[in-house]
Amino acid sequence: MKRKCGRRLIQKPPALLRAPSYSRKAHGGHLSVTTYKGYANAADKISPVDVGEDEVLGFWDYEWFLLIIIVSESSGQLKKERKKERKKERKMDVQSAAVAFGSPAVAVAVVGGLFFLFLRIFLYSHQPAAAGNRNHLPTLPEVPGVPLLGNLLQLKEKKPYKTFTKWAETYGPIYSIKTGATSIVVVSSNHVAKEAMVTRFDSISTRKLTKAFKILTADKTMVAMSDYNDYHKTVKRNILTSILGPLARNKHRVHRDTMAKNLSNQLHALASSSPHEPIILRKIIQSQLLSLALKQVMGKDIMESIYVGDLGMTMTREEVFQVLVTDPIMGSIDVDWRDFFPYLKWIPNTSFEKKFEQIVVRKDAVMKAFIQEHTKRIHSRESLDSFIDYLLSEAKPLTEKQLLMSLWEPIIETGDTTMITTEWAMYELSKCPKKQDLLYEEIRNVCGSQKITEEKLCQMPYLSAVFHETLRRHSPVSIMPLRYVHQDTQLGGYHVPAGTQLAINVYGCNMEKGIWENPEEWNPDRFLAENEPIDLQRTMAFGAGKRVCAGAMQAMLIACMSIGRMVQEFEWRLKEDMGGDDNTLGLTTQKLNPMLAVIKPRR
Ligand code: HEM
Repeated sequence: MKRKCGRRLIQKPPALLRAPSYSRKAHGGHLSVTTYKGYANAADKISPVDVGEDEVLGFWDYEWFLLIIIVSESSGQLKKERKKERKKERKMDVQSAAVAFGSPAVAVAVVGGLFFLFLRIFLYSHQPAAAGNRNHLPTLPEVPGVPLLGNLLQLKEKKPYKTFTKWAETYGPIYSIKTGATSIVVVSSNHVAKEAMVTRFDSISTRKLTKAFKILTADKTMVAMSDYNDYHKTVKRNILTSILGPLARNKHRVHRDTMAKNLSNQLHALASSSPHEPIILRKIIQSQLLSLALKQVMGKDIMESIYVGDLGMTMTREEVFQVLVTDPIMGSIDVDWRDFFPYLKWIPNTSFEKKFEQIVVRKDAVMKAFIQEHTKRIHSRESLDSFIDYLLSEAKPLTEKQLLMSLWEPIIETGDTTMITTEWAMYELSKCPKKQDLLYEEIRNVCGSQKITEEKLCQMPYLSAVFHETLRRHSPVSIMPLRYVHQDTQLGGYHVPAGTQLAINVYGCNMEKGIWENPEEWNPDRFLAENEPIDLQRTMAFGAGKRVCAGAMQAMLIACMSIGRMVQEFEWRLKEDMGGDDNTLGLTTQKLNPMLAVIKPRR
C-alpha cells in the first residue's frame, strides 16, 4: 500500500491502525478535546474553544505514528528537506522522498535517527536494576500489555480510575502496569493505600510530575505538589499559619458565614424572580468560593471585574474563575506522550508546551493584577491582615514565582474540590427526596427556627454522613497525584523496586467491595452505623499520613454549611431528565453536566 506523507497521514490513520479511540465530544461520558487557542493574543476570548477533529492530535494518534515522528523530528536536516518536499509534492512519504530526490543526507538522517533512537531505548531499558529484592518477597502481579507501549492502549480514558478498578478485580488490590517505558504500581485498596502513605512514607515521599504538572506548578513550587523537603515545610507552615490552621480558621470564620448568607440571598432572589426556572448551582457556588478565597488570600473580593494590565484587558468574575481554576484543572489532564517515553524527551512537542505556558501566563497575569490592587491598598494605608500580608512581612522571603504560586494555590484548592463535593451532594439529595427529608428533619430538630451555624454541625450526624458519603462515592481526587518510590520498599506483601511510580486509586479504594456494601449506591446511612465521629481519613478522599489534605477541615466546614443552609431553606428537585447522570470531567471529578435544579423556599 502506498503511504501518503506528512500531516494528513498522521492526522487520519487508517481505521485498523487507529486505537479504539475515545470520542472527541464531551457528551455521554466521553472526553472533550479542547484547546486554548489564541491565548497568545491578550484580547482573545477566554473560554476554551472546541476545535475540529483534524486540528488536534490525540495521544493515541501519536502512539501509532511515534516512530514516524521520531525519525522525522530527529534531524534538523530532514525537517528542512520535508518542508521543501511538502511544498513540491505532498503525496510522497519520507522514505520514498529520500530515494526519489536522491538526497543521501536525508537517508543518512533517517538511518542516523533510527540508530540514535534504538540506542537510547536499549540504554534506557538496560539501566542497572535497583538494589534488589533482599527480603525475597513476591514480585507484583503485572497487567499484560504489548512491547514498547506496555498497557497504554488499554487505558483509553484520560482519567483511568475506572479501568484501574476493573483490573483490581483480576489482579488484586496492588499490581503493576507499564505506560510506555514507565512502571506504575496501582493501589486500589484502602489498607494498602494507607500502608503506602503512612508506614512506607519514607521510601515514597517524592513526586515525579508529568510535563503538564511541571509547567503548571512551576516545577513543584506548590505545597501539594512539592517533594517532602525544607521548601515544602516552609510553604506549608505559611498556608497553615495564615489560612488553614485552627487559629486562622477562626479568624476567617466571618468570611465563611458571609458566604453562607450570600449563597442563601442569591438563591432566594432567583427563586422569587423565576420560580419555575432551573438554577445552575455550580455557577453560584463558584462565585461564592472565589469571593471567600480572595478575602482569605488578598484581604478583599473583586467587584464585578478586574483590569489585568499584563493582558491589557478587563476580566469578569467568571473569566477570573476560568483562568485561575477551570483552565488549569482541565488542562492538566492532557497527556504529553514524552511522559511515557523519557528517552524521547529530547523531541520537541512545542504545541503542548505552548498551550500550558499560555495557561500559566494568563493565571500569573491575573494574580499580578490582584497584587497590584493590593499594593494600592497598602499605599492608601488600609489595615491589612490577609495571606499576602503575612507572606510579604512575616514569613521567610519568597521569590516572585514562589509568591505567585503560594497565593494562587489556596484559590484553586478552594474553588475546585469543595465546589465539586457540594454540587454532587446537592445532586444526590435532589435525586432522593427521602434522604433530603431526613436531613431537613435533622436540621430542624437541632436548629429550630435559627439559621444553621458551624457550632451546630457536630450535633448533625446525618449531615456529616451526607458529606462523607459524597466524598466516598464521588471522590473529588480520584487518583492521587503520582508518588515516586525512591528506595526499594514493600507494599501489600510485595517487593516494590525504587524507580517505580505509585498511583493510589482513591476511587478504587472507595469502591472496594470487601469494605463497602453496594459501593455504587450513594447511601449516607452506611456512616450512621458507626457510633464514633467519622474519621476524616475513612474514605481516603483527603489522602493520609504526612501529606494528608491541609484544607480538609476548611472544606468540611464550607461544604457542610452550604449543604445545610441550602436544605434548611429550600426544597430541591432535579430538573426532569437529570437522573442517572454520573459522568465526570477534568482532573478532579467535576460533574460533566452541571446540575440543574428547581428550588422551592420552605415555609
Ligand atoms: C473536598 C475538598 C478537598 C479534597 C477532596 C482534597 C483532597 C486532597 C488530597 C487527596 C490531597 C493529598 C494529595 C497527596 O497526598 O498527594 C490534598 C492535599 C492538599 N490539600 Fe486538599 N482537598 C480538598 C480541599 C482543600 C482546600 C479547600 C484546601 C485549601 C484551601 C486544600 C489544600 C491542600 C493542601 C495545601 C494540600 C497539600 C498537603 C501536603 O502536601 O502537605 N485542600 N488535598
